[in-house]
Amino acid sequence: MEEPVLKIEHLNISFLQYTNGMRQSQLDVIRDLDVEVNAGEMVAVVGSSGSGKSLLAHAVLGILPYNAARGGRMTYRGSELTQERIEKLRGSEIVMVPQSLSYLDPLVKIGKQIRKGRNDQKTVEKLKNIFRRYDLKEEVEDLYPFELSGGMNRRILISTALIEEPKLVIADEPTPGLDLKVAKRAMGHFRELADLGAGVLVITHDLELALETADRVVVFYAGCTVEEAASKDFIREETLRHPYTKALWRALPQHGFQFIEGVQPYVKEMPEGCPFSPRCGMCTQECRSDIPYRSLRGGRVRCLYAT
Ligand SMILES: Nc1ncnc2c1ncn2[C@@H]1O[C@H](COP(=O)(O)OP(=O)(O)OP(=O)(O)O)[C@@H](O)[C@H]1O
Ligand code: NI
Repeated sequence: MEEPVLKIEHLNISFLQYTNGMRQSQLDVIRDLDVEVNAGEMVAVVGSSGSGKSLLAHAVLGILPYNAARGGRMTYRGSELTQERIEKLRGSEIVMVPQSLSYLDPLVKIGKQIRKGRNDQKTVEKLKNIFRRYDLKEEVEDLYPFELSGGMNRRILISTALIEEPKLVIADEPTPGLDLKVAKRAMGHFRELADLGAGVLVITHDLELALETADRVVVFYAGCTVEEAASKDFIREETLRHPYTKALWRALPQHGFQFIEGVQPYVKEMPEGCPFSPRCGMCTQECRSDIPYRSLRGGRVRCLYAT
């Protein structure tokens, strides 16, 4: 079988922080993440705010902040993704659609920014096509980011990735501020990139939107991967594995918006063992130990009691 485009095993990320002047403390923000993306596949990563989704994207792109330490293994097409290698591939083979609009250069005109300074016929044609797809007028090329609305700038960020012929696309919350129609179209374009053979990892809050286009869904909770499921597993609650994923399912509009009590634990107040245990109805003493991430019914789950 072909090697996965991206394979992440036991990723952990911590930050060194100085508190009370000189005292140093370590914040273990990501504790154990596993994600795999194959060529031709679109994988969605879902999780609530602060679960570590953007840090995952930044780790892959080699742009973690200086006070971050990373452990675990990341491989790209079969060999280790080192900082040196990512710097070579970033922007061409591996592209990111960042979460923040601040990644746009305020001093460079939109057209030049998307074409990355290239002026060859192919790039110019491609840009025209992309603009047509996103209802962006040709004049926009000559404008600066501050002259556009947030939604338009969001489409510019997506265009910057689409103009390449990437083998791996990491899109971090690509759709906020876009109306549903444009958001769906953007997800459709990521789907197309996957159908053309790229591996696509889309990070999103929007499980509903993800389920329409992605092949697989990976669920993060408090810095751990708790489940990996096929999108079709979300048709019924019984085919899902982890209690948190089931809770997400019940919170979907079509299942009556049933939200569970409580919030995701803060890094400094992480419970021993399973991070979901304080909110889980099935929790026992056993859940206070390290819970392995195991294969189950074609997916994976980090729960002792999932069957
Ligand atoms: N430079 C940093 N120093 C310390 N902690 C950080 C730093 N950057 C991020 N964090 C913490 O890491 C955690 C995960 O952040 P991350 O941005 O990856 O979350 P996220 O899942 O992308 O959230 P959102 O959905 O809001 O974008 C958060 O609790 C955040 O406070
Ligand atoms: Ni984020």
